[in-house]
Amino acid sequence: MTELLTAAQMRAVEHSAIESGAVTGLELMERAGQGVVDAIFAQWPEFVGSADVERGPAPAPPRYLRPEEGRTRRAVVLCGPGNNGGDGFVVARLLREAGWAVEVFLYGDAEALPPDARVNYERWAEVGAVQRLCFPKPSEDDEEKVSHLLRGATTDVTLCVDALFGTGLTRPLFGLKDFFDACYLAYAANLGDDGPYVVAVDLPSGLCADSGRIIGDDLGLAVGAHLTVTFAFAKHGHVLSSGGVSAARLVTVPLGIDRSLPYRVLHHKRNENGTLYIDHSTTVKMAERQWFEAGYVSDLPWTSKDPREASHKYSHGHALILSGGVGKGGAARMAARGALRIGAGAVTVGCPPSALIENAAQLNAVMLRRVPGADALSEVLTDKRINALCLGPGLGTGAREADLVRAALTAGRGLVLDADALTLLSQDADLFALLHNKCVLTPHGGEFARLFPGIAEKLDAPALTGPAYSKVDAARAAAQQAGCTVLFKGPDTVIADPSGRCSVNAAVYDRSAPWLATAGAGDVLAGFITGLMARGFAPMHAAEVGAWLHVECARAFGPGLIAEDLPEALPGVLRDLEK
Ligand SMILES: NC(=O)C1=CN([C@@H]2O[C@H](COP(=O)(O)OP(=O)(O)OC[C@H]3O[C@@H](n4cnc5c(N)ncnc54)[C@H](O)[C@@H]3O)[C@@H](O)[C@H]2O)[C@@H](O)CC1
Ligand SMILES: [K+]
Repeated sequence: MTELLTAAQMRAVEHSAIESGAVTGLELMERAGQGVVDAIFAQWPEFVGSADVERGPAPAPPRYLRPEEGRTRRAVVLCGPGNNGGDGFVVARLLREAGWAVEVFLYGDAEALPPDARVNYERWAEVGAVQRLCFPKPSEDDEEKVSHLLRGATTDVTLCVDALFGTGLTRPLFGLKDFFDACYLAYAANLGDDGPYVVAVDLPSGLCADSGRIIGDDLGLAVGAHLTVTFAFAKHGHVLSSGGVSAARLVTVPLGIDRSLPYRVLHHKRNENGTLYIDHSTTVKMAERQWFEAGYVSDLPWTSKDPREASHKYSHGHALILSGGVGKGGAARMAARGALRIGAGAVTVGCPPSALIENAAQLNAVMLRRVPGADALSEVLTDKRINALCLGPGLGTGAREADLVRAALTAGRGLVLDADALTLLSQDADLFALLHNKCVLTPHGGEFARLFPGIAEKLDAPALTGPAYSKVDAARAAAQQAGCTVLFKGPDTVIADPSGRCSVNAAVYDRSAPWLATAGAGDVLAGFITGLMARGFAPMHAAEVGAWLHVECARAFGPGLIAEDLPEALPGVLRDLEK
């Protein structure tokens, strides 16, 4: 699990590190610039050894500083008016020391640069020129000059470093549209050897660090970088919304800030009276492999070596998945298989009598019950061993199904509500009011908008200023409104509970699995979560682990995946985790 920060949290971490006397702002900026240069050379080893034709190598340089081949590579560094620009001046200086020919542009007023950025501007100015771009509105000439440098075939620039704006962007960028278009084209076309690589310092400029949305997204700006290098912690905006597709790769370089320090800063805040209080709601986590390595393995059901725990199938819970009528049972059957594979001791599909034969023909390890309506469901639920339910996949949206959802909600058990059940909830305020803290809602964007129209409207409104309203904000508000866990799907799946706890299961960068967008994948996810709840996982934890494993299964299978493959990929994923 990786901690994701907001821009304000990152500033607090930085201030606290500086105030503690452990490091100066200038040192942090130097480390940031050095981190960017290191990441560039790690990403493109072929850049290693560019010759410094004018100056010769520095004394005892690292490997990439040594001259090779006698070639000079060319870089363009675009520096903005704040500390992101300051990082850019450091990168420019270090690239020059590594033998690169570097052109530096300043979009801002040198006299108004913040102190550390100003120092690095001056350090650069001692060795190189700075070309000014009209600020705040670049001239047409400026736009043409900058974007020309990026047009692959017509330039010998190898690298474009975007140090215009980072976490401080709060207003739309009205100028430099041509530049952004050129950056995006270079990125999208992956021009490689024919054109410049774009490296974003901290964030691709234009992106809101908190929401991952492009500030002023109605301006038609698109941002893109081959590599983003961020500092100390990834930010929400790196994985949410456009942020997750704004760069091919994200590298986080440590700044040497003690990890214990940020945690104290993160969780302790002062209110207006200056009183210190603990703010748990500031923790946002991104699920990834380290999550399990960091201790969650002991929570997973499959790792138990205790023979008493494995003694009886019902000690591993019993999940009930309700299916729709004849010809509509596929979704529930896939959810049931997911629940069984993920470790529920027993799984039963409940269906209308007319669908019994169809289901019986297709189910083996999964059991089958007649559930004609709500009364029958209440009768089935007198069996207290049934501890988790799933309603929605292929269920239908008629009066019978609304009654089933009501009966399931009043039973007070672990309950995953997906697909048709979400439609029913959005149509009936009384039903919505029955939601309780053992429920998990799993809406995609359309379902979310029907369930939470006011919240969706805020999320869909153009992001005109930063920090913009984010999917994290939306999921948290929805969880509070519903009084239960909400898993808001997407490549940036956000999971929140009413306490404000929030996780992002980001299937982006090297964890992306676009083939997961396939019919029925959501049904399997609902089944995974239900199975985990049957095993005794709390709703939030079940949603987090289920979503994480869902993506891992898709990644393990690869392209060509169909929903049925997901439960079958699970044993391999679990085996790998145990290794
Ligand atoms: N927080 C940290 O620990 C560190 C931060 N560093 C760098 O500092 C950056 C943040 O620096 P700043 O806070 O100075 O912010 P930026 O450099 O991102 O932005 C500079 C300033 O531009 C102004 N601005 C915002 N939107 C604008 C617009 N549309 N047009 C014109 N001006 C606009 C704002 O007043 C903002 O403060 C980070 O992204 C990172 O690159 C690094 O130097 C190392 C350490
Ligand atoms: K940037």
